[in-house]
Amino acid sequence: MAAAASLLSSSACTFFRRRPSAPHVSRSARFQRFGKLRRFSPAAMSTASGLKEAPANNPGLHTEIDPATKGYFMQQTVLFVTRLFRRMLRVKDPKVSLDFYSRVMGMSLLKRLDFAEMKFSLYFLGYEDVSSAPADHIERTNWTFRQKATLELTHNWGTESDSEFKGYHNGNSDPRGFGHIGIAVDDVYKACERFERLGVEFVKKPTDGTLI
Ligand SMILES: C[C@@H](O)C(=O)SC[C@H](NC(=O)CC[C@H](N)C(=O)O)C(=O)NCC(=O)O
Ligand SMILES: [Zn+2]
Repeated sequence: MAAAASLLSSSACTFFRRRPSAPHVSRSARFQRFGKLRRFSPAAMSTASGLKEAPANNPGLHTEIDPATKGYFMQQTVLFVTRLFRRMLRVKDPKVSLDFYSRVMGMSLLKRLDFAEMKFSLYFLGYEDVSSAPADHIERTNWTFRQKATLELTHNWGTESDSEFKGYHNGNSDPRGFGHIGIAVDDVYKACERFERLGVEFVKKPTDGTLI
């Protein structure tokens, strides 16, 4: 029986919630914005050397998926977009986050999009078998956007080395906007014992009584 284990907050995860001061951008405006981005940012589809999603191009990414994570799947995602379940988190350092989501959570990098003009990159992660993903960038992007549940990490270039930038609000302190993402596992106690062995910092363990 799969038990959803709420995602553990760790130094790798920088959960965010919309800043109260941030202007609300409607979903259609966001997609128009992304459409414009995609039109004049061939860099999003280009590749420096070989497959953009290759580990050599993504420090922190592990592609040897730990057999202990076999059977994990994205079960609770908060945002419902055009029949796809996608969750976008802004992250301070993609190297740290890719390491967490691949080595600890067993996810694969489905697609990376770079927007040099706007100085940000998007990393789409999930539990799909990427060995069957198309090699062509446009086809791989379309393949990625057809997957049922993906985690989209947004990296605004430079945050990883900005000593002034302390990271995005992670929802673990008031005012708590962001809550969690649920990853379904076969045995939540076994999964958490492994997370503990891997040094993951827990916000709440399954044995810590009621929900926060
Ligand atoms: C590809 C598609 O899934 C997107 O969501 S792109 C949406 C777009 N993202 C950005 O502009 C990333 C960089 C920006 N500085 C940021 O941190 O968001 C966007 O509309 N983002 C705003 C949002 O609230 O999602
Ligand atoms: Zn998105």
